[in-house]
Amino acid sequence: ENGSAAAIPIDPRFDIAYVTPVTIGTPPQTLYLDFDTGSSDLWVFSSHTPESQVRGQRIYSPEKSSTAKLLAGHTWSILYGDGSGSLGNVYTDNFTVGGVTVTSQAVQTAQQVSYSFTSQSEIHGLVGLGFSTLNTVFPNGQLTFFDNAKSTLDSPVFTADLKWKKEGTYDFGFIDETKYTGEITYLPVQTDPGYWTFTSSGYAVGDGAFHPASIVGIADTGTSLTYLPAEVVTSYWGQVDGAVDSDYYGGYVFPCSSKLPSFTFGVGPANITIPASYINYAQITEGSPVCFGGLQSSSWLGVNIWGDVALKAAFVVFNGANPPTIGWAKK
Ligand SMILES: CSC[C@H](NC(=O)[C@H](Cc1ccccc1)OC(=O)N1CCC(N)CC1)C(=O)N[C@@H](CC1CCCCC1)[C@@H](O)Cn1ccccc1=O
Repeated sequence: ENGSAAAIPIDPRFDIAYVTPVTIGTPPQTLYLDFDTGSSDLWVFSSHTPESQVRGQRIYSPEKSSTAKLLAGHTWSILYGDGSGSLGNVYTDNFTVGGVTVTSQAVQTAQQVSYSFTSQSEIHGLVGLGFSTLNTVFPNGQLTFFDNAKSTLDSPVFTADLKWKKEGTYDFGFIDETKYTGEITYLPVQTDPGYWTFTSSGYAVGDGAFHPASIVGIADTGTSLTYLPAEVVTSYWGQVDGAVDSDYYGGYVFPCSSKLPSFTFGVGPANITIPASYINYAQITEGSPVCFGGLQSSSWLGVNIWGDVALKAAFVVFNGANPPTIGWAKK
């Protein structure tokens, strides 16, 4: 059956990440996890995480769940693009999101987490919604929550309706027509190596001319910003007074008082426009006159990433049919 769950920004000042309530085990233990279409491990802070590495996060205690089963001899270890990471062992247990239950979901319990996770008390773990081929559990890779839930959903889809500085939703199994306007444009997805990879048909800066281009990138709910080819972001920031690509700050920064253009990207014959306000990501530090851009260069990454700055401008359908496709609609 279908389900719907909140996507809650973890910081009211700027959208660094969104968390969603889930319950694990019997009796149910509630944690708030970061749903990440850019990875495929479901891992949680747990009773196996050293106390020195836990700072306010809720934890999952398998020993308190009558339905938890250790997946003997299995371990996992993951490293993310921002250098954060975690590792540990694996249980299976009941896992519920917005009313959708998987009875023996692989839940990866952390025995180590990097400092950036320890310091982020609002994120109690991740739910990977990439393709299961990316799962890091060894020796047998595990299925994602979505892959396990698919057969019980009316339709093998989930949708992301992320919002700017507001609570949005993830829906599972159905497409809510009230959440978007016009038509959904579906694009083919390249599932190798396992991200939701699609090709954008080009871009425009503000109300300037549309530049046709093939921009291969991934739709990634777990990434805060949007990272695009250097020539694209150079032409964008070239329109902003005082914008510079700063080694010191690690990306494009600009005077907070400067006016920003919107950014439009092509999805097939259609397009999505990211409002300027979404690209004024945040002040470098509280009260600073220097602001950090929400559009950054992907040249250091080796992959273009349509992160939350882009995704929250659209209603996005992750269609897990065979073959998978990704749908984009205005809202
Ligand atoms: C461009 S890959 C950088 C990206 N991590 C970010 O976007 C973090 C997110 C964050 C959230 C909460 C607190 C701190 C940081 O935020 C920044 O890095 N920020 C935001 C704040 C800005 N001032 C600086 C830049 C990233 O590794 N995502 C992965 C999932 C993340 C990991 C960290 C925890 C939250 C979920 C993942 O999907 C990225 N992936 C995508 C494809 C392949 C491998 C891979 O690993």
